[in-house]
Amino acid sequence: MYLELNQVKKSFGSGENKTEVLKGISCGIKKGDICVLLGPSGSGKSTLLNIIGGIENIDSGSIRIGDEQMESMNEKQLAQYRRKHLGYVFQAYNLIPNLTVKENIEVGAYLSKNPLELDGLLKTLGLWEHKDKIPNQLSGGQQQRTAIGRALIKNPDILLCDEPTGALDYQTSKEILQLIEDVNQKFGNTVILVTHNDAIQGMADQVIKLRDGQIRKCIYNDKKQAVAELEW
Ligand SMILES: Nc1ncnc2c1ncn2[C@@H]1O[C@H](COP(=O)(O)OP(=O)(O)OP(=O)(O)O)[C@@H](O)[C@H]1O
Repeated sequence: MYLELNQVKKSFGSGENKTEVLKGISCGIKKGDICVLLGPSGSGKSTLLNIIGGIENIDSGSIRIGDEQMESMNEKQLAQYRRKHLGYVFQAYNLIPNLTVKENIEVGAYLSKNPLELDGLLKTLGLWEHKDKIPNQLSGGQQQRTAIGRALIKNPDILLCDEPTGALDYQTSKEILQLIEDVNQKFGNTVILVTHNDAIQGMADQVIKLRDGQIRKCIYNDKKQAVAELEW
């Protein structure tokens, strides 16, 4: 396994207000796989993603990525880990409003040792003809493509996507999922995708279902569907 979590626990608050959000999560994710994380609201999906993303600390347990142990990293090492391994795509695209599409994506290449070539990426993303527009001149789908481009340009080992289609209509959601499938095949990034949408699990190599901070099911898909076949 490329990414391995062992008995990961996390709570928020203290004393009477303490809530245990992750109650001992153990799972592994293979390099290059698409892993879909499903579960009801409040089950801990985003918290788990933020932990893998090095944004939240854990209370106990361990996380290994490649041959590095995350829980023993200090702030500086964590920052390096994020820079080296991770691309993050949020539901709210978080683009910089006064920068063009091209510039927003370039921001993601900052400090990367082996960034992807920008023009080629703009074409893969279907953004070539929009590259000089600023975010408020774009549709939601184009903004999300830009956000994915910003996460991808540094060619991260792991692409973390938190509800990347949550704010998009059916057709645009499918285009974005198609793009995620294409880049996974083209660049071999490991993808971890959080969603409420059950249908999206069809495109996954691995599906992890959370409930109340625990893994309810972990399934490997032997009949993985192409995004084009997904319907909801
Ligand atoms: N920083 C925080 N401080 C306190 N509680 C938090 C914090 N972050 C998350 N929580 C709580 O942890 C629980 C799990 O939240 P999380 O966002 O991980 O769930 P989720 O499965 O991603 O939900 P959703 O699908 O609604 O986004 C929730 O009850 C939430 O209120």
